[in-house]
Formats: sequence, structure tokens, C-alpha cells
Amino acid sequence: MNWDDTTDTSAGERLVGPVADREDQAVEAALRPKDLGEFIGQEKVREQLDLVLRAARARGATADHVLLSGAPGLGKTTLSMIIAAEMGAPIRITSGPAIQHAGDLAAILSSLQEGEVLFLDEIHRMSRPAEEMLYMAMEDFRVDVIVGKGPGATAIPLELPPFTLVGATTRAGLLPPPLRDRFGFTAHMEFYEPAELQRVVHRSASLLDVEIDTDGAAEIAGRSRGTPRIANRLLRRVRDYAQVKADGVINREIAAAALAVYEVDARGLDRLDRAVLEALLKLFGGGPVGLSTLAVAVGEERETVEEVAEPFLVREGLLARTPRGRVATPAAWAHLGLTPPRSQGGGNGQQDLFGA
Ligand SMILES: Nc1ncnc2c1ncn2[C@@H]1O[C@H](COP(=O)(O)OP(=O)(O)OP(=O)(O)O)[C@@H](O)[C@H]1O
Ligand SMILES: [Mg+2]
Repeated sequence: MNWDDTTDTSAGERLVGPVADREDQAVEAALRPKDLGEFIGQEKVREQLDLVLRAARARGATADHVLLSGAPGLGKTTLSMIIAAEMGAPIRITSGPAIQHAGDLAAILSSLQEGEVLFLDEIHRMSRPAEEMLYMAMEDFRVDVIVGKGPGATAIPLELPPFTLVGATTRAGLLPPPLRDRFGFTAHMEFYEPAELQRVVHRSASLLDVEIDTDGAAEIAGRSRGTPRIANRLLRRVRDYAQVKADGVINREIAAAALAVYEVDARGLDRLDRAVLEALLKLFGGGPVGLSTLAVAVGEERETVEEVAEPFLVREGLLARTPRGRVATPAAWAHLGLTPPRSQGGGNGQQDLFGA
């Protein structure tokens, strides 16, 4: 799947974009669950990780290396901090792009304390030489530091204390198999159910001292695209609205009115998503239509339509990418409150694709 870290920048900052913006970065630390018990949803991952960590603690050993994969904003960074907290270990945080030379990694590894958690975010963006050094460090807790250049270069082996590597990636498919295989435990984070996001919203509201009722939280959760980060962001915008336009208390009407102002619809589609769907339905009868034609019709770049709008529309089952072009699903017609054209012979892709 295409969850590139840079995807969102092409259409500017979106209220429903999954990647952290400046404001998110400033407030997220305060909203992060601190232990596994506080972490909402991801039942399987939580149960498995709990076992891995308990067992390591019982043995008095350092936990196995953990790989966290999943779309932006689902809680990878949060979980890495929880792992350290549960192990009572310090955490060192760095990222793939920050490690361009093997030497950068050697410096970090050689300064780790015993049992420390090394969190390597965006691990798929590390340089090749650093990656190879990491293999040995993960497996044998050893690195070879190369001193000098050319034929006179020598490798000085350096013992490392046992540590736990926690790698995070939005693109697990980009990880070379030898790297993937060196993790003892891999957790794949799924998008959250609305009921889980509702709990996220409630929890964040109470931390932010915002009063919200059950329906208000459900309304925000339903528009959050399965992503806690987006839920927290929408909550902040709704809070602003509630303070200015009402008495500060969030209920369903306030949440819906606030998000209408920000053009986030009941299903979490924003202006761009709706423009793409509307063009597809109203101008092209539901398709199939080529990506370039669709992009011109909405006045956006091809890449913006393909990388920013489409992934969520496809995930929601509103749009399908077919060899003959983009096609709207029956759910898309229903969502926009439009009636699909009836029996247009072979001219319309609806019939043969969906048997309507
Ligand atoms: N399971 C959860 N329960 C409650 N809050 C959560 C949960 N998962 C994530 N959050 C909240 O969502 C926000 C984003 O989470 P986090 O930064 O861990 O995502 P991420 O997967 O690291 O994203 P990225 O790929 O962009 O680095 C945080 O503020 C965190 O509080
Ligand atoms: Mg993160």
C-alpha cells in the first residue's frame, strides 16, 4: 500500500491528513498513552507485545527486537515509548534519514546502555551501509568500526551491551528481508474501529479538560479515518468551535456543525476527496475514466489525485482502480446522494464490474 511519508505535502496541510503537522507535534506528547493498559485498540498487538515484554522481564533479560509497521498516526511512536516504559528502560530516539553514514549508527550503538531501547523511526529510509552494520548489531551485539580508508583500512570489532531495537515503518514492504528477519516480533498496526476512536476522543478530551458527550465523541470518531492522530486533531478543531459558538461543551450537533465548517464530511472525506468523487460521478457517469482526465476535471495534479485522495477512497470502498480506469462503486453514489444511471449498455463500467 502507498503510505508514503511525504504524500500529504503535495496538497498542503489537510485537516484529515495522516502525517503529523506542527501543531500535532507540539501537543501529541501530552496525549500519548504511557503504558499498555492505556493504549486503546490493537488488541492482538497489545496481547502479543504484553507476552513478549512480560517474558523478558521474568527472565531478567532485554526484550527481543520489535518491528512496528502501519500507516502514519496509528501509534508506532507511542508504542515504542510504551515498550521502554514497560521494561523500565531508557529510550533513545532516532530515525532512518538521520543515519546516513554507518559511522552515525556506530556512534549511537556504542553509547547505548545495557537494556536501553533504541527507537529507529522510518527504518526503511536508512542508508545501505548503516543497514548492514545494524544486521550485525541486532544479531551479535557487535559492530565492526572501520578505521582508515582503502587497502589500509582495518575493522575494529566493538562489543555492544544488549539492547532492544524498536523499528518503525510506514512501508514494511520496502524493508529488505534480512532486516525484517532479524526482528523477534513484528506488529502490524491496523486502522482503528470507530468505537475505539471514540474511546481515544474521550480520553484526549479529558486530558485536554474538554467536556464531550458520547454522541459528540462518536461523531468525531466517525470522521477520523481510522486514525487516532486525526481524531485528536479534529477534537481540537471542534473544541475551538464549541468555545466560540457555544458553551464549550461538545455534543453531536456541535461536532457536526464544526466539522462542516472545516469541510470534513460524515465519513471523513474532505473537499478534495469529494471533488474527485463528484467529478467521477457527475462528469463521467461513474467511470471508468483515466486518472489524467479525472485530475484535469478537478483541477489538481495527477499525483495529488492518485496519492492524496485515492488511497482513502479506495480503502473506504468508494472508488476502484481498474485496468480501464477509475470507477465509482455503488457506495460512492449512495454517499453523495446521487442515483447511478440505469442500463447504459456497454458504455458504462458499472454493470459488468459490480453486476448492478
Ligand atoms: N492506541 C492509541 N490510544 C490512544 N491514543 C493513541 C493511540 N495510538 C495513537 N494515539 C495518539 O495518536 C497520536 C499519533 O500517534 P503516534 O505519533 O504514535 O503515531 P505514529 O504511528 O508514530 O505516526 P507516524 O507514522 O506519523 O510517526 C498520538 O498523539 C497518540 O496520543
Ligand atoms: Mg511516529
